[in-house]
Amino acid sequence: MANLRFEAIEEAFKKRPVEVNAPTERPSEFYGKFVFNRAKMYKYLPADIYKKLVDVMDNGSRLDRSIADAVAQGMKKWAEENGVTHYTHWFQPLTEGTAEKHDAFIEHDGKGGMIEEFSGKLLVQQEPDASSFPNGGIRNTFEARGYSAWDPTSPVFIIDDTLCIPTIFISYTGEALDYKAPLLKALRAVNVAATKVCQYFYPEVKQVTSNLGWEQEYFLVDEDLYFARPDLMLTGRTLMGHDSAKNQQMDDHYFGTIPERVQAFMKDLEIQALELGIPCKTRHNEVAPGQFELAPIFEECNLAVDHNMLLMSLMKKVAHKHSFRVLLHEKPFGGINGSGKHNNWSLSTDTGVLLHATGKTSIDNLRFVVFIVETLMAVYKHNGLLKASVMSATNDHRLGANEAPPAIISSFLGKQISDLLDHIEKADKDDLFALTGKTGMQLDIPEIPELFIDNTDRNRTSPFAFTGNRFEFRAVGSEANCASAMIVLNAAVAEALDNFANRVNALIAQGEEKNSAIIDVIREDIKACKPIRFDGNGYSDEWKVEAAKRGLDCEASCPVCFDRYLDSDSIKMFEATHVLSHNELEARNEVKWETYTKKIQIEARVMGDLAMNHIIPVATHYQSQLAKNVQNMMDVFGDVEGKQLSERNIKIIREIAERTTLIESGIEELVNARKVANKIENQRERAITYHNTIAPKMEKIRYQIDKLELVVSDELWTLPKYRELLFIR
Ligand SMILES: NC(=O)CC[C@H](N)C(=O)O
Repeated sequence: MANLRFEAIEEAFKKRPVEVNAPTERPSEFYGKFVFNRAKMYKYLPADIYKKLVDVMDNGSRLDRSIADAVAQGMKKWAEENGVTHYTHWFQPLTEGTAEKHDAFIEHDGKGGMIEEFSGKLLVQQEPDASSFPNGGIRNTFEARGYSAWDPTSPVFIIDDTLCIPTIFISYTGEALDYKAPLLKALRAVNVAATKVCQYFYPEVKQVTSNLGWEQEYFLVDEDLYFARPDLMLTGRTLMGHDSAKNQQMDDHYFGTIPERVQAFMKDLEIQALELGIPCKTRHNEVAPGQFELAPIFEECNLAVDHNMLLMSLMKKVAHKHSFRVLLHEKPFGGINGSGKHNNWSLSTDTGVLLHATGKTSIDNLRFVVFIVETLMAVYKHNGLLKASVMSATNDHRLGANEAPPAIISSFLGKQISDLLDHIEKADKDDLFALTGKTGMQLDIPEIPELFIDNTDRNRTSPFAFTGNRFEFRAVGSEANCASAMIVLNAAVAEALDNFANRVNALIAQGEEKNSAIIDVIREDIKACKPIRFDGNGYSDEWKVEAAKRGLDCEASCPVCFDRYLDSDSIKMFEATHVLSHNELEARNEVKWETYTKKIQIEARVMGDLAMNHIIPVATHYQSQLAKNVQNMMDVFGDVEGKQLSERNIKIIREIAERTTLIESGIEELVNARKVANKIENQRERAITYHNTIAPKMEKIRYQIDKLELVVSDELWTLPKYRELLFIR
């Protein structure tokens, strides 16, 4: 019998790095080649149109429909010069991926021929017949239309022969059916609130931008081996597989020499990403064998999210060219590191101040403290919601082990900042101020160094770590759309800042001096948000007990975590910031629960197939070989001695019988549990049932299969093993 596993291994061994022809220009020259960026807008648009469009992009002013036609003409001209024949609205439905439907530029010319046309109307808005996108019941089938509308703040780009136009995606009745629409609203909310707070310190500030620098971790697996693993193909992770004897124990992969085939892939990917305007900066081997990372320079949050979505699809395409498959699943392999997408988040002003960085003056430092503390307030108040924003059936496997943060949100500040906050909290208020001549009140806080020593050694078990001038939200999963976390974080910080400003203003209205009012409120908040601060080991059992005592959200069940979206505090926050309505939140939760169920459902089905079609047949085949051998031994040596000499084989025969019986009965239970769960109408209840009754059964089956892998002859085993998946490249 041909064994696909060995054929795949043989093919994989033959592979050599694919040659990548780098452009002759410098990266700075081909950067953004396929992006309709400002330089191209300037070149292809009439001057007045360019000015109006830049105003929309920079100042969020309303898009004047009358300029759309001229913009479309300019875009089309540029696109055609690059061989483009089609265009598409490119959006981010609630599927974790992107969606596109290509249309050719052609139209009838009225004389029996064709002309190439692209009107402003088509650029600005379309009505995709998108009834098959997750909508949580917002859109009934008889009202299947959705609208996609151009987001001028994210530039259009070319992929192949297609002009891609980033858009939001909303229902006929105006509810968001995507990630971008609420993200833009959250960014607006934080801009307004943070600008207001900034003006206490710097009256000239007009705008605050939210920035995001994501770090994308991923695995690469040889494509032939991948195709021999139906579980990887269908679920993105290995549902079974015994540990490789050597995996990451030696710490020899992290930052090690990049394997040649991988290096070629990275080079190719980076060139294409740079051409699409994604500012790739860092690449390296990650901790697990077969695991790597790519990180760009931070960008404005909305653009960074689009770039991450674009990069993830580009990775898949480029990997295929190099005969790899990229695994974006958060935990493709048990027992070794999973993949995160650490979100480095910061706020900065139009005057160039990073709001979570210290400065030179005492005013800078007061501003620094305010933004740190109000961020902590947001994270504290909405810690359960923030967790819900990164939770998924897939990330569930990653959180809480192997350098991924636990499923309890807390914030690591490091000793210096912690000491600073403690000092401000405890000091006599009068001590905090020293009247110094004309400069008025001066804040006497200990000098804040520009470089934070203890933050260079990052706490990897902290979900939300301060890293010197920004926060790193480490719990975000590798396959997630960053927008999910960024919507919650920005909206929550907007709420906290608003709240802060209202209290400060109330004190000022009572006649208190501004800085004194700020200090009063900040001292109150330092006390209030204390429970979220934790610099210790997030994996320890003591922390779980302590976190519960502090009232932090310790819920570990993914579908139950989604409930936090519908807490009254969350609804209030989303409505006050105009980010999502109650109706939208309910619909989105329906989608989350349904997605959760489907993922586990697919996994359970794949596991059933593999167990029945691969594992049990192979194990029993081996068992028969052994039985035959025992029989032969008895023929040669007689029953008694023959049996004695076959002791080991008999033991294995018995073990195989026991384990296969358990696997079979386990699968039967799994099928029955699914039948029960599938009858439940309520999406939430069904997801919880899948979590409680189906997922644990799969773990038990896996245990038996992995044990069988150890005893069954390697020659017969059909599924590529961990050592092959992780080390052949
Ligand atoms: N080196 C690292 O930062 C490891 C991070 C880890 N892969 C995670 O899941 O988040």
